[in-house]
Amino acid sequence: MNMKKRFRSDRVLCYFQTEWKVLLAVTLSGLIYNLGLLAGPWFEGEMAACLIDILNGDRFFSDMLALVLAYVCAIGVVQFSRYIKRFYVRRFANNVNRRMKHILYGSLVQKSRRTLSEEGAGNVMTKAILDVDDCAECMRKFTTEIFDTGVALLAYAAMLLFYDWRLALISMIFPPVSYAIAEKMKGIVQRTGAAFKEQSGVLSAATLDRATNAVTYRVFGCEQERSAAYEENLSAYERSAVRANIWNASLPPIYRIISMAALVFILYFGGRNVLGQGWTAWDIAAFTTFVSCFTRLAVKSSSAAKLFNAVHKAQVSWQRIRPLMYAPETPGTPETGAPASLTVQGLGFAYPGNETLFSQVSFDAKPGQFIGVTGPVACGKSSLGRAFLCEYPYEGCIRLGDRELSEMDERTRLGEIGYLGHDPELFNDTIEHNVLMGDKGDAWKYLRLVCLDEEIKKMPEGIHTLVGNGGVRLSGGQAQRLALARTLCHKKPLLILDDPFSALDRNTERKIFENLKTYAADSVVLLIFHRLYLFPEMEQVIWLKDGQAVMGSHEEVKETVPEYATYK
Ligand SMILES: Nc1ncnc2c1ncn2[C@@H]1O[C@H](COP(=O)(O)OP(=O)(O)OP(=O)(O)O)[C@@H](O)[C@H]1O
Repeated sequence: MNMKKRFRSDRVLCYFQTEWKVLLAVTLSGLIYNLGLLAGPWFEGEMAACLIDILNGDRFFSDMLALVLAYVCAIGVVQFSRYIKRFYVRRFANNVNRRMKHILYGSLVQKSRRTLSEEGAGNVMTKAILDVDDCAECMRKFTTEIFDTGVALLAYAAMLLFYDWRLALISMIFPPVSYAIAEKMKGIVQRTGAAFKEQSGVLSAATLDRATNAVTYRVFGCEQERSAAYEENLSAYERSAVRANIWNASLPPIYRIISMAALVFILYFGGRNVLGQGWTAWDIAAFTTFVSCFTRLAVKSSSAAKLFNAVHKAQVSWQRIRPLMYAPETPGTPETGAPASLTVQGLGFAYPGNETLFSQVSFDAKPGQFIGVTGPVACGKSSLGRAFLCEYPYEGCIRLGDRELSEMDERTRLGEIGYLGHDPELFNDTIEHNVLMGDKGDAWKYLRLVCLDEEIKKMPEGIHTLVGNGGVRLSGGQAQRLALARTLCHKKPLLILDDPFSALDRNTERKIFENLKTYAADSVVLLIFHRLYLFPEMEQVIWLKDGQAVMGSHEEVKETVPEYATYK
């Protein structure tokens, strides 16, 4: 079954379909508003004629009052329906924005760590916030302009043709010129927009780095240097923002001036019409109506050109977020696999473009067996653990039961492997939620396994204590054990624990190890470790150094590798 329901870019219209109720409200209020707009020029023409009558008549005050009242009422109705229409258009845009972000976040959380880290936090943040905002804003403008511009433009054009078709044709040459120019300027608007988005991503990453490492920079006295580097990013961001905004903001007035240029002809030929020397005989009301109608048409058509700019800008954003705009089916919790033996044969690994880190690692392990992995710093211990996550291709084979890991689909693999890396990856929620991760169950059981229960009982909020982003409100050892409790709460047939006790004292470490042996009796556990005093209790040991792997029992490796024997 196809796990992903592809979000088709050629079906942006589906948003319009799903928001049909809001759009119905937009249509109704838009129609009233447009009727008001269309009646506007005629009304103004008639008012101009009335004004002349009033100035020549003898009931100046009462007639003037009636005229002003009629004008205020007409404006009131039009503006009220405009307000209602705008309200619903905004609501439509907000709903679309929320849905797009929901889809985008949904697909982001399913990306591998590797993809996310390659993309960079800043770029991900820009996509998730700015790019979605630009797309939703374009849809808002588009919806607004369909009513404000599309309908009105047609009606104004019809009115102009009705009053004097020759003059109407001359005047209407100008607005399309502004569209053509807008289309020509598309390239530069898109280029500067894309550069701005990229710079915005760089600045977000720099801001994140500054906030996360603020203390380190202060302690090492490199605040000034970092501030200067940040200032550089800020200046580059400002420059790209100015460039993008100049093209965005300076073009619409030019489009308007071009559209309005036809007024010169209207004043000349319209004046001749009023004097009875032109193509059609006009009174002053017809002249005012024509001028007013054309002015509105020109304003509206420059709005259409402005809309082109917004569309070009949104196209850039859409290209950036398009790969993320699919709606993954709610995956739920992956089904935990049954206990199974692990067979590793001739395993080798290299990061793309780098030399082989290790090769020819072979061992077998049954459920309940512990494999200790050790070796000098940077020999590839963590990389050996991560090879099981299949983020990068490996050589040889890793079989769990009779299935090759790299051939499993990702969801199945998630149900087979539990991984705890160096970073505890705690999120800003309660201790309980950090353990259960949305599952139901008794978090205390797992906190007891990792010897954290007593400390938590002493906290004023107990298990409901908020741990802060990344667990900043916990000590290093507490954060490490909380992350281990979470891994154990979601136990899998293969558990990879990368240095899970590095921040603990020996006593606690031993207690947890004993608990682990009992609790994980039906899992294969790969324990990456620096200190060796627990290794005699492991079923097998892997010693890594200089790309070579030595495997066997603790005693066997001790005999083969003198350096291993000297490890404490
Ligand atoms: N994502 C990566 N891309 C490229 N090289 C990497 C990557 N991660 C690690 N390395 C390199 O692989 C080598 C082994 O790193 P690894 O983290 O596996 O070592 P380790 O034995 O776990 O180290 P330590 O004992 O310090 O925890 C290092 O030289 C490191 O620079």
